[in-house]
Amino acid sequence: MMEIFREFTFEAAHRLPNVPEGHKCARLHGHSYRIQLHVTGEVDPQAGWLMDFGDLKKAFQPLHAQLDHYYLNEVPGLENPTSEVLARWIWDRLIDKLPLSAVMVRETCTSGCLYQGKP
Ligand SMILES: Nc1nc2c(c(=O)[nH]1)N=C([C@H](O)[C@H](O)COP(=O)(O)OP(=O)(O)OP(=O)(O)O)CN2
Ligand SMILES: [Zn+2]
Repeated sequence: MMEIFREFTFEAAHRLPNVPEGHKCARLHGHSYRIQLHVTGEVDPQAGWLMDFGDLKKAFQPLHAQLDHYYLNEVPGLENPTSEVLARWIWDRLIDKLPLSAVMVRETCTSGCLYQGKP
């Protein structure tokens, strides 16, 4: 079994509507988001790869188009755009297209989440 990944970036604004009063993340702010898509499977002996990294890029492109330079709170399903909600949003839209094993979302250099699907 092999696991490969591809990383994507996008810029977006958001605010978190459900944080406690006075929390800084209730204010409008933005992030340079970094997303990793992880997929697992067997390496094709002829091709020498599990799948083409380019196919990961093609699969993510429609989501990138909905996220990049948008106000995430206005994107259907991202009304409360935490990292966790965003990771699940991405997973739900790609799980039928890719052999996903994890979606990583990083909001900052030091904070993010890893979603591995329902147990
Ligand atoms: N579990 C989560 N906690 C927080 C989320 C989240 O999505 N899931 N999001 C935020 C905010 O979006 C915030 O912008 C990022 O948080 P934080 O890492 O605290 O950002 P800073 O870089 O400003 O960290 P400092 O250590 O305060 O400098 C908050 N929490
Ligand atoms: Zn934030």
